[in-house]
Amino acid sequence: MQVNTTRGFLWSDVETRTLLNIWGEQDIQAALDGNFRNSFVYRDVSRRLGATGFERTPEQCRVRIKSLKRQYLLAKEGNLRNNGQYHKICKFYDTMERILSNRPALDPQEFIDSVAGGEEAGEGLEEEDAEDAQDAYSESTGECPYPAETEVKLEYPTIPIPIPVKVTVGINSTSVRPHNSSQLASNLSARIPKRPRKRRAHFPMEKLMEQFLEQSVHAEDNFYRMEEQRLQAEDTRRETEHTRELHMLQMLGQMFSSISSTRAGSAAEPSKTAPPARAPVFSSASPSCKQGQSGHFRRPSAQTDCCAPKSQLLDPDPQAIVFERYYSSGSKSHRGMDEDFLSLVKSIVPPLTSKKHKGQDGRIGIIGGCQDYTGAPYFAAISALKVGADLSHVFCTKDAATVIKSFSPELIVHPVLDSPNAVEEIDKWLPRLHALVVGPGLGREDSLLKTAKEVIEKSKTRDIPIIIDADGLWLVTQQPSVIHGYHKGILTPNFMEFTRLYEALHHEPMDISDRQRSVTQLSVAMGNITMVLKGEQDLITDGGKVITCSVEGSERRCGGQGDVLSGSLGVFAHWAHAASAAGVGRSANPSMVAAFGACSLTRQCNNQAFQRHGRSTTTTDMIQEIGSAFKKLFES
Ligand SMILES: NC(=O)C1=CN([C@@H]2O[C@H](COP(=O)(O)OP(=O)(O)OC[C@H]3O[C@@H](n4cnc5c(N)ncnc54)[C@H](OP(=O)(O)O)[C@@H]3O)[C@@H](O)[C@H]2O)[C@@H](O)CC1
Ligand SMILES: Nc1ncnc2c1ncn2[C@@H]1O[C@H](COP(=O)(O)OP(=O)(O)OP(=O)(O)O)[C@@H](O)[C@H]1O
Repeated sequence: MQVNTTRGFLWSDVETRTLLNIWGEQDIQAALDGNFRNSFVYRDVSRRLGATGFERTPEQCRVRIKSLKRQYLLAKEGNLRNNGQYHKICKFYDTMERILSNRPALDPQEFIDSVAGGEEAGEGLEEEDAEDAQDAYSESTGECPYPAETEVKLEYPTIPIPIPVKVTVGINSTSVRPHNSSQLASNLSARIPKRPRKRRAHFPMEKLMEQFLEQSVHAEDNFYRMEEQRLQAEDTRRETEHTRELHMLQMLGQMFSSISSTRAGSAAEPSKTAPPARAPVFSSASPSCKQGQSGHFRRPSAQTDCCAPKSQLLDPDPQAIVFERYYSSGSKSHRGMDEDFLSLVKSIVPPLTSKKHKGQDGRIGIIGGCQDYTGAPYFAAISALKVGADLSHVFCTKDAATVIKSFSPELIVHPVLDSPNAVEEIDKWLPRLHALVVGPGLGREDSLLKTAKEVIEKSKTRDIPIIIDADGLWLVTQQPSVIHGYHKGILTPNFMEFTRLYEALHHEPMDISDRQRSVTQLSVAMGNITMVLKGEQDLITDGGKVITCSVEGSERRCGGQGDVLSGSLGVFAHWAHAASAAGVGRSANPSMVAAFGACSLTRQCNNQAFQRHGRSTTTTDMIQEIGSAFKKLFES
């Protein structure tokens, strides 16, 4: 597993709970209890955590556990159990209590004394168990507890390893010979006479303690917040570097293709259907420009494009040329157009290389999944993974979560959608997500739609591509302003959803005889958002020209095909916007390119699955075709 060490320091509750569950497992506790060298144990903890989708280094896991133990002990020592304050200090008190109650070596009183530096601190045992003994040991010796090259070990030594213990008596500290941890406590308690604890006035002391505990938790929070900021800055730096590298690679690619097409051009007459990358298509106003339409595939700013400076027009990128050819070729067959657009999609697909780390090719979030619908979010999320995203998160209701998890261990499932602080829980993940798909299996319950709406608002402020499908479109029909004019928004209605939305915005029945016109009108009414009207042919527009995807599909109309489309589109949207930010095909609207990619892929999957299974084809069969369909369309 490749570890992303730049991962944020802030642990979400779900992540912490998962960590605690792993840490509390019997074999882990047994391995920690009595072993001084616990680095390999935390390697295993980190590995198990990674398997649930949370990526943390062994050191991060160890530090987190240490901090939780401190909070737990502070809460316990503060005697806050009775007045109910303990949760303020240690949110996971009950879980910690359950786990730690089986670890006799831990003495809260002495731990708290050493933390608080109270008058008894000098006489207490400083290391409460082998784990903390190791911390003290590494601090004193400066030894790194995690030799980076060591393989992850799955078996723990069964014989406890001796622990060198630092004992503090008065102001002098002496090292005693190694003991194993179980002998340690009894030996020490026999050797070190303990002073009777002083009696304290109960009330003010408790109050003081409470204040002190709150302050220390607060200080710790601040520390983690600062760490979070530092790591986020590091993340941003890496991503910028990655984008720059991608840009360089793509520029090189364009240079090579331009060289080869120049060679081909010198050998033969330039073909009209395949002009060289630098053909002077824009050296004078193109026919489409004369008609007031942009040759570029940008959101409709026809006038600005037509009036663009000549230098810009003389230097079009190959994507613009493809769109230009399409717009000016009235007689071109759909097959020919599809091929042109497929080449655009190919240019945004990131190369597979061993230089990337997990997450760089896409972390996609799906908002959906409720008691009635568990298949839809699964189809969308698994499709995103199969297309090439590295991580796929599903944010669903509690009762849907177990079901969705049981469909696939590949998905990261958050049972938060119906929790009272759903927006807050999802918001924690937004900085990590590259695209959001809202709606598959969301249902139409008011509270869930409200949550979806707030998550959309938050995602817009983060400039994340948002795909809205299924019940998400129901929300848009009620409140179009939620996505109106968002340049990275894409709506994917089927005919029914489209009709509803059209009538909500235009207050009149739609003219079904001219779908191209209707889809353009609706896109314009929605602030030129990219719109995909699915059907026998998929119509894609951002309010300017309509492009048609007519890659051969199938005659099967089983439920869930739209979910494959929306999940795939999440990934394509991320790739297209990342490529555009890196300077690839700036003149094309990335959302349109992405939409064309996702529609083609879904239809191709459908076609391949239908060839194999005929009438019995289901969405699961389509998903199995994603790999080979992708290869056929975009990698051949
Ligand atoms: N396995 C799962 O978990 C799946 C869960 N899903 C989830 O279900 C939720 C509700 O989505 P939805 O699409 O069923 O609801 P809605 O928009 O009310 O449509 C209902 C009616 O509209 C009609 N109709 C539909 N298409 C049409 C067309 N092209 N042209 C003409 N008419 C058309 C048709 O009417 P009928 O013919 O039955 O009269 C249809 O019955 C949503 O969350 C979604 O994600 C799905 O993803 C499937 C897999
Ligand atoms: N008549 C058709 N012929 C060929 N392909 C079609 C046809 N209708 C839809 N499709 C394709 O199926 C995919 C899903 O479209 P569909 O209309 O089934 O979505 P949906 O109703 O939203 O799906 P879901 O069942 O997931 O809600 C699209 O990629 C579309 O191209």
